Amino acid sequence: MDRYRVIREIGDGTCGNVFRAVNRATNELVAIKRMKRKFYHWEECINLREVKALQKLNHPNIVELREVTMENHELFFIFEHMDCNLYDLIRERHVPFPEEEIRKLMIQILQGLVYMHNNGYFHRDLKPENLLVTNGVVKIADFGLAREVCSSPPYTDYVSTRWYRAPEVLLQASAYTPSIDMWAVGAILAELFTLSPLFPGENEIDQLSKICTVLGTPDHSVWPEGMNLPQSNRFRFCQNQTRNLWELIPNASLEAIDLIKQLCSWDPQRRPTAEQALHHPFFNVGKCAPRALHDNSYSRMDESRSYPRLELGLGLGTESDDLDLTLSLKPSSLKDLNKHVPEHREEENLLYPGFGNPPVQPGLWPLMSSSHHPLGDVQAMPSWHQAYMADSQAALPAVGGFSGSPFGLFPLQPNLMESRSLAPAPIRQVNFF
Ligand SMILES: Nc1ncnc2c1ncn2[C@@H]1O[C@H](COP(=O)(O)OP(=O)(O)OP(=O)(O)O)[C@@H](O)[C@H]1O
Repeated sequence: MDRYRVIREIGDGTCGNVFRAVNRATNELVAIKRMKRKFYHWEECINLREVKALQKLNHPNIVELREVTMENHELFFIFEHMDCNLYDLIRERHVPFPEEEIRKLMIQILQGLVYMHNNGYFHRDLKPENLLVTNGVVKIADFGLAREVCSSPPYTDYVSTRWYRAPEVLLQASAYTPSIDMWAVGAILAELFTLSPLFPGENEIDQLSKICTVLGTPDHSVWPEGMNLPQSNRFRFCQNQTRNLWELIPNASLEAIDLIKQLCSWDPQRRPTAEQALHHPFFNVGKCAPRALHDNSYSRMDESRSYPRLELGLGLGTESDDLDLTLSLKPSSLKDLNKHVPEHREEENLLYPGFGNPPVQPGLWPLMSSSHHPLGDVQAMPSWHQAYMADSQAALPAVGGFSGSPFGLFPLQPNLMESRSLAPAPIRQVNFF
């Protein structure tokens, strides 16, 4: 480790302390994570989940592991250095992020997840602290809990920080899927709008109660499998009506609200995959493309719920030339607002360079009603496998073959991967023992 000069400690996590350091030879900034536990055999190190996952995953939205070194029974990971994490950005912020900025952050998080899930891993501990940011570029970090999709259940060990933990994990499902990452993405998306957590549970029971308070009490129609999970018999779901998310997140567009609702579905099978989420109309707001939320699926949603309405007020003052024009946003029907949403604003490229390959086909987005039933004839995702099959076949050109697993697709963005070396991070064994 003499090759690095430590500047200061920048993180103290469960598994390790993270230091900002400089490579003495190249002057390059790096982040060194020193694992808290001791290691006595090199095999233990290279079998760590974090090492195994990061050696395989190479993507612009996943933090790069440069080196693994062991000295005096201490294990060090050398990472590319990032300026801060999303938690710091949220905490320092006094006014909400503009939605455009949120969109740019979310696109990158989802691109990292598409790549990770398609390559057979799910993260299991997504939270703002694990999303590192430098100059607007987001990278997913901390793969200490990452699991291979094809590894066998039961998954009984500790999973994810409570506030971002999916209900099936809280209710102790023995098997779960990458959709637990999608739940966390929904909670993070909401938090980017409000700057405070959507489900800030104080313990596991309170966590489920907080979720009920927002999403309403689940039942068989909303989440059939959930009613049979081990803890669901013992846990008495508090009886809550579904809250109107727009009231909780008033600064979010209808598209953002719809995406949060779908990501935070009780039923994991009804959550969009990362790939499907990238095709959500939220990512087309401000673009010229026709948007699914403008089609007549919208008019089938419950119009009695209150949504913002643009209202043009014409007031006459006491003086004859005292004409008062006001434009205000008021709760109204969704249909009304729809009429006012500009459809032809200047297009801005929201996607990470190189992302544009799969054509975005917003019309294929399966819209769900507030009760999370599929609308019209569009089938909500029946399973991860079918969802991937359906989505891949419908929305994407043939970029590769299926291996029989939903994650057997070739990566979505081959051009992104080509831009970086595919060689795994060097693993260095220092012979101090
Ligand atoms: N590459 C990096 N560049 C800059 N800061 C980093 C980097 N990696 C980690 N950090 C900082 O260190 C913190 C802890 O890192 P990390 O999450 O990897 O440790 P951990 O022990 O696994 O934490 P956790 O308690 O979340 O499991 C991060 O939240 C981040 O602020």
